[in-house]
Amino acid sequence: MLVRNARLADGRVRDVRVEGERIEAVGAGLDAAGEVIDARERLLLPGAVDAHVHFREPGAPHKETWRTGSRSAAAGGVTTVIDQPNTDPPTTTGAAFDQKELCARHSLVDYGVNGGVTESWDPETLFDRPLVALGEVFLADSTGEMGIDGDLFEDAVHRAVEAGVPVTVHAEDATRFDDAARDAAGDGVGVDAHADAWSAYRTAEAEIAAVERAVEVGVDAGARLHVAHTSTPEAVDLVADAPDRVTCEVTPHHCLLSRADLDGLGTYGRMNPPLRSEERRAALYERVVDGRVDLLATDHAPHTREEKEASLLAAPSGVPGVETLVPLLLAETRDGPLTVERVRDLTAAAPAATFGLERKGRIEAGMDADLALYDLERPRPVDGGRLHSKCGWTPFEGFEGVFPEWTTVRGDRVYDAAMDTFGTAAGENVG
Ligand SMILES: NC(=O)N[C@@H](CC(=O)O)C(=O)O
Ligand SMILES: [Zn+2]
Ligand SMILES: [Zn+2]
Repeated sequence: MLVRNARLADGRVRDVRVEGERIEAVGAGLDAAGEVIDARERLLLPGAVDAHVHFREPGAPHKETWRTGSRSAAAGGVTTVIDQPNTDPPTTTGAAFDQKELCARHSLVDYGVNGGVTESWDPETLFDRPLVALGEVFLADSTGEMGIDGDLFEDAVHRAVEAGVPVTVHAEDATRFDDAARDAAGDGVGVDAHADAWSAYRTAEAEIAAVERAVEVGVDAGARLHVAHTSTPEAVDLVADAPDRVTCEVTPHHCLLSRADLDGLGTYGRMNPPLRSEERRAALYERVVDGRVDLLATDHAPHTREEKEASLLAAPSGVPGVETLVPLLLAETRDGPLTVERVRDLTAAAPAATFGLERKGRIEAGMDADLALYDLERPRPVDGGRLHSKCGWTPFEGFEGVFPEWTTVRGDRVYDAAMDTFGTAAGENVG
């Protein structure tokens, strides 16, 4: 296959020749080999690597399955996902890992599976499996109630270092939550809930203190430590000031939404860590733009509308996002401060490098032919009803998005926007 006249993120127009599953050559005026696709100078990006998704199988297929989650990924230009361990059973033993891998074989995109830590985990059998990372390791309870104490965290970090595996940490310190603020939530349901109470409850200080401590533990142990979903500029700065082997990710929702949006979102805007003040949101986004943030990841955490239609305290935490990651950020390049090259690096090259996925994240000879084509001149409003996650809603309803025309995984067309159709190829484990 030859993709002719593709505009790369740096502005050059080039041909990309694919041989089997790999990119074989990138150049000008390349000879065709088989099928020719004219990109008409539209933007060709490397398939995105979303290092933080919750695809819910095994345990909660009513929220999402590997099939629906991976379709949502493909339709958003994401060609590799890394799944987190708070499923049922939690991915804390070799046997649980194997069970998740069987589910993941229904994925349309490539995938990695992480291992988790609880009091009853089994490091022996777990580290025997091809984990991409240990994590997310929960320092406070979130969906799945896998919060652990500081001693177990230190032990887990040391074991991960011995096994040569990075650690991804969900860093919040529950002793610094403001329980009285949570209890002031009142009894509104769904969009009518007083969701700002969630942000007042899970304080910025709780994240900052936990990140500070986790970085200390990671640095002392010589670990490759990755901080999940940092939501405060202070936490990003702690990571940026640490050695290079400490990295962090930021979600699109913490860049584009703040406490000011919670009036409209209600429980649909409840997630951990929570949305922050408009001031902190702006300072966080600034750090995404200037490079202090290592990578973007979505924390795609689907829950059904029925589950979200509850009081603030009863509704589950989490928002979907895998399909809107690249589209929202590309729309931001049209009139915002981000460049297309920065979006490419934050969504593809950086996560691939951080998690050691050597054939992912770049359009270069020898890399996997994971590609997505975009027309920057044709943004459209995000519509929850047209997205492909099983949950059927989005916190970004009405935001502008630049969605892909098509997506390939290792040379196979997995999504075609013209007909809104998906391929049948099978994703592979990248671990
Ligand atoms: N972010 C969330 O609010 N929820 C996540 C878990 C997590 O990442 O903490 C989920 O699995 O639902
Ligand atoms: Zn988390
Ligand atoms: Zn998560």
